[in-house]
Amino acid sequence: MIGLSIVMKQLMQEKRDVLLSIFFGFIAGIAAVGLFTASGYLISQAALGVPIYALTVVIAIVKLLGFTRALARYSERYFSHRATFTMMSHVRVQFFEKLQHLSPARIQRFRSGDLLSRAVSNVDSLQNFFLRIFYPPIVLMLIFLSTILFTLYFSIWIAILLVLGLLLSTIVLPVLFAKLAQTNEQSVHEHESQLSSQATELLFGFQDLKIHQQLNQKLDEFKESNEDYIDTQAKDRKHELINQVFDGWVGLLMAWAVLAVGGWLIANGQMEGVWLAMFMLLTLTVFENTAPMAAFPQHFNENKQAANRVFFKQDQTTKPSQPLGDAGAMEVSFWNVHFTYPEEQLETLHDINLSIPASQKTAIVGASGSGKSTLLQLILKLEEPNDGQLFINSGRISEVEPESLWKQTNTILQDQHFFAGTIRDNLLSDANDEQLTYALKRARLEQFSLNDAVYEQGDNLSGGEKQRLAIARTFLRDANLWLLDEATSSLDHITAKEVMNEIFKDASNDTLILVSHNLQGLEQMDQIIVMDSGEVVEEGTFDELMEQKSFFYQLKQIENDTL
Ligand SMILES: Nc1ncnc2c1ncn2[C@@H]1O[C@H](COP(=O)(O)OP(=O)(O)OP(=O)(O)O)[C@@H](O)[C@H]1O
Repeated sequence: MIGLSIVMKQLMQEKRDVLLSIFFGFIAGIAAVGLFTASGYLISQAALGVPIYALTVVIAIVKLLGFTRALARYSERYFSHRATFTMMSHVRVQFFEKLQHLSPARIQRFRSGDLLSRAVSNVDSLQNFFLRIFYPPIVLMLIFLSTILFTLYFSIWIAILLVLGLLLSTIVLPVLFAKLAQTNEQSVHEHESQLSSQATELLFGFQDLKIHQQLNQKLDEFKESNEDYIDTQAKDRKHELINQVFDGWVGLLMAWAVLAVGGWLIANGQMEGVWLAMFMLLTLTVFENTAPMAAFPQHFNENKQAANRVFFKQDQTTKPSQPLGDAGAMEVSFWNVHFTYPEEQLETLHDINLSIPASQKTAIVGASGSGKSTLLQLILKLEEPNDGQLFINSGRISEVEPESLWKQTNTILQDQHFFAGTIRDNLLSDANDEQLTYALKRARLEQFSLNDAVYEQGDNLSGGEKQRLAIARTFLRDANLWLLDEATSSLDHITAKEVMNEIFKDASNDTLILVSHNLQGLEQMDQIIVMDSGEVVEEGTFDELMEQKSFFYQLKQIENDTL
């Protein structure tokens, strides 16, 4: 219910429209009841041969009520939809604000299709919250209350019948059908999220699936999920329709009951015959208003689930943090750091103790999967250690505001994202064209112009071009800490060397951490850290490590042998 209470809060920002919708909804409903009640009376009087001039007032009332009903219905729709769309815009903004405050690592744990389904379909289904859940029951109760009070003046028995009918159609039937439909409703959103995730994976992985001849199998799985989704939706709709049919029957049943009780009252002289047609039409009309209650349980459950998916629980507590300030060249250290990825059993980093001095150039090397990139994730606060502490310039990283840290960091991770647009858009900088072109030149991308197109995910760029575009981004930033994870792994030796020289020129006074498989050119580094199976196994300068003839030396020998 937490999700729905947030939606409710958003709705309450539109109190005026909410109250006007209820007011006009009530006027439209009660005008309809009045219109048919007066018509019933008119028909009976006309049948009894009362001259037309004696009925002028009633005829005028019927006309007035018809006009009032139309006007009030229009106003009700206008205000209720205005309240809904304004509420929806608040909900959308809040959803994206929630995402904005998540760490990038936490966002990546969502499947992209699932996130899409939350952002579009779940948010959209919340438009029913006001239109079908919140105000129809209030309007219904007001209309019934007024009608029952009016009926009481004529007959307590007919009033009792109306109360019984009201209980039957608004409580007994919806509760009964809600119980029957419960198991199905649970899975509509789950199926939708699964389908959306499969669709995005099919699109992103289309080429690989084709090459590996797995496309048909994936398409079959997709079709199966699609059929399951349609099936659950159909079941859901069927429950709603059956409920509506039963609800309609209650109205008819009540009209018959009123006819029978009215006949009995007239026979016993407790009511005048002229009122009978009036109560018949009154009953039929007032029960028309219960129709939205048929779908109430479905909409309520659907909205509860949608709201919980939109306003999902944030399992990370945001700790108070301070901006980093202009920290200059940064010293980074790890004290007894242990780390395990969420939902993993095995520890990824064990008892890491490291010092990366300010302004120095440090290389982190080691076998694939030894935990090198994970060290960078911790420095960037994309993940948090389970035990131990990381420090920047002797302040705890855990107390540093992540945005201020990222602002002072020049980062190239293994996976960079490229957006559909132009090279200019993908440089992610406000610098002028001259500066942008110079950055491209330094990254050895002079063959591109700023207006050249980039496809979604950089699909029209080679691996090396993507890396150089990411490097060009760093030349446009003014940051003191460089974190480079295999930044030139797709470049040929000569280009890699040229680009690294440009990076070293920019980073001459900065702290630079380079993660690499490649053991070439490490002589120029101030420090080399060797990782193995989540542990630091060696550290020192190139010459020191070569002299020790231990782990690094052996790696170097293997590399020399394979070159
Ligand atoms: N998001 C993640 N969730 C769970 N486990 C992960 C995640 N990222 C990495 N791992 C695991 O953590 C371990 C260390 O990974 P990491 O990427 O830090 O290694 P690496 O030394 O940088 O490897 P490589 O040189 O291949 O990039 C690996 O066993 C990997 O499977």
